[in-house]
Amino acid sequence: MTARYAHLERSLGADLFAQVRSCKVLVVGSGGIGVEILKNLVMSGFGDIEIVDLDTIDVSNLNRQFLFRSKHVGMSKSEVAREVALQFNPDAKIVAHHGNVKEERFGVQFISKFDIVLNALDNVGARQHVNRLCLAAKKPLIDAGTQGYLGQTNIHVGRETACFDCEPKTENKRTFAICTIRSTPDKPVHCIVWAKELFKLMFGNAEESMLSGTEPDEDIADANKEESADPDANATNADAPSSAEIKEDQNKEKEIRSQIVEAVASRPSGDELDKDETVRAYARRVFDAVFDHEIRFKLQLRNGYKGANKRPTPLTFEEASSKADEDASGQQAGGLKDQRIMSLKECTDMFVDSVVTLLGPERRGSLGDMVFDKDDALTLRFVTAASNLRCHCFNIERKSLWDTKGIAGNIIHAIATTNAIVAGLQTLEAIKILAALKRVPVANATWRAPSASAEDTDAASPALTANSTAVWVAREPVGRGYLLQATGLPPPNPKCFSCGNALVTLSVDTSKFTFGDLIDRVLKGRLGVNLPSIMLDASELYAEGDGLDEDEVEFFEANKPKALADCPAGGIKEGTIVDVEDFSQDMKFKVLVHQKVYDAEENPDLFEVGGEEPVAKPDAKEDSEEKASADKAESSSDAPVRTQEVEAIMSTGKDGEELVAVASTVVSSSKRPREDGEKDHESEGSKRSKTDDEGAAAVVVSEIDLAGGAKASGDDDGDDDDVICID
Ligand SMILES: Nc1ncnc2c1ncn2[C@@H]1O[C@H](COP(=O)(O)OP(=O)(O)OP(=O)(O)O)[C@@H](O)[C@H]1O
Ligand SMILES: [Zn+2]
Repeated sequence: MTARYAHLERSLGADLFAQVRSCKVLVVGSGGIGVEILKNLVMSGFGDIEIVDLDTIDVSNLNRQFLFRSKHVGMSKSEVAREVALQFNPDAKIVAHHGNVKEERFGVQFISKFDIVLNALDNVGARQHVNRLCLAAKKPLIDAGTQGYLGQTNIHVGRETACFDCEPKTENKRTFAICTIRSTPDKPVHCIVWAKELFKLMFGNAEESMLSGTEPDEDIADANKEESADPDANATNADAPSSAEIKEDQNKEKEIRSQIVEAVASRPSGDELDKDETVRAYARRVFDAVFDHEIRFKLQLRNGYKGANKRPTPLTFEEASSKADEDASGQQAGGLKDQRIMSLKECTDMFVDSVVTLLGPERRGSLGDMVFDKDDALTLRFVTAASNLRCHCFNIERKSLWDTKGIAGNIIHAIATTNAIVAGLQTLEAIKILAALKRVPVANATWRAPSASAEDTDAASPALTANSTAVWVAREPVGRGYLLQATGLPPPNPKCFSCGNALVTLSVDTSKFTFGDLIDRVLKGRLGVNLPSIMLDASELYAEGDGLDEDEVEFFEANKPKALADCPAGGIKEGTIVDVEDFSQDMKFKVLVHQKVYDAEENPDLFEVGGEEPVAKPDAKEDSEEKASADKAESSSDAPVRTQEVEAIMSTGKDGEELVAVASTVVSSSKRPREDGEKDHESEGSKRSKTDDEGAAAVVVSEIDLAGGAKASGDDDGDDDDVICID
């Protein structure tokens, strides 16, 4: 044994250390948590590691993803992480994969070759996917997520402990009425959401932008409602507008909306796009339409901006361009460039310049398909400039690029220390699991690995996780005054459709909800299915993936716009059971559909998964077995939580300093006290809250879900496609 490893061997004991050297570990994700894990693994002697990441290095990663330097910007995260980690320990064998873990090549067969899998991902969809691969391959998964100062690690082992899906991941949302966004903003976030909609209108899928419609806003429409509901009151109130006047206002409102849409549509095309002056004139036309004309015009309407706290002020291009020196108020002396509040002139220049670049030769190819991405500096500049200009009009404080990025991407900025803590904990858990898996004794530990037996070591057994802990990283000391709280691992949830083989109930209005929505919003968006096949009785209604012929694809695509009830094979209605299978996740389950009509205001999703009533599974035998195991599991979950002396793992104190530092803070465990109704690490801002005006229309902004550790919008990048507009 080389001197490099002497301390590790003394700490872990020769047998366990030999296992550490030879076991195969997969790390999924090479971002904030992943690079920390990789460093910990190589420093702890792990000798056979593979790492998967789909992304390339962005400048914004450099502040915390310490393996990366500015020279690496644009390069593959997994490959650079490998290269730099090898400098810490050239003995390690590291294989880097640049790709999406959902790709076929990383399927169950790939996962099967590893002893342990560590998740270091930032979105629920990918974490669900890896969870299912690990369930299928019977491999222990050590998962983690952080949200600012808060963090959590969790261990999922086969069907012996709760899997990642056992606790349903709810989408945490903030809801804004559409009229708040379009007419009566009073917070920066309202203007930022509006600016993202303007971006969509100008460069993305315009039809999906809430600014594309020409219908009048709530304030105008409401006046109409009030008037028609109480004609007598109107007759006696001389100031009340007549229905003819209201109609007139509504038409004017429509007119100004059309003008905005027209201004946006007046985009130069062909050779015109290469003329700087022409493109700048276009940017100015849009500027005039949205920051000046709309406001000026609407102020003249009887009910224009009636609901606004303060009446807005139109902003002319000349005025904005001349205000270079004002508003340094928010500027912190010596602050970073991106963290200062820009002047109106800077915002105006940034607005025009970003339009020019977005229509420039490099970007114009994706016109109509562009999507705002908080990590794309150009789209962020557009949204920051536009939202600040609107903030000015509505007397709302402006925000820096940095703050706008946080609000627009619904992110809580990551903290390197929290990432380092959870990565340290994951590494410790990997060692504990390994000891149990390989049934090797651990030197100096107060806990013991299970003794060897003739049992199949591949099958998960309760003993495998007897010493494992889920750990919560808190911001303030909790329990006995520690920042880390360890708990035992919960048993599987018998109602989990991933590991419990349970029936999923879906309540939905089958006469309106489309089959395409079932695929995209329910199966992929909510349940994390990767490549769904859908069967109704013996008919295949849908499938994805390779090997489909043209006729099949045509038939499947033709089903998508149909309402569920109108689907082939008798339709999907109350009581229908649909079979869903995902070969890429080696998972199948049944969905029982219930007919239910939702009010968009109360449930903007227009569907619910789960349901109050427990639904019996079709197979009665399996059902009773499941119940018996659930009862058993439930009773064990009531047992007092074990005390975990995690620091004992490295009690000689001669191993990696960082691991010891982490271990020494995890002293004992008790069940983390939860307040009524509290979700795992749900942050204040992530609780669903309705704004003051609970109008018929709503905008829903998905937020970060720490239990999921990521933005819960369901898309893989997890960021930006998260504003849902509901009329
Ligand atoms: N499906 C996936 N397959 C492979 N890697 C993934 C997948 N989804 C996410 N990742 C990777 O997981 C990592 C998560 O790291 P992190 O949370 O630090 O995010 P980031 O993208 O690096 O930073 P930020 O989102 O804050 O800009 C990222 O490097 C991301 O590319
Ligand atoms: Zn489960």
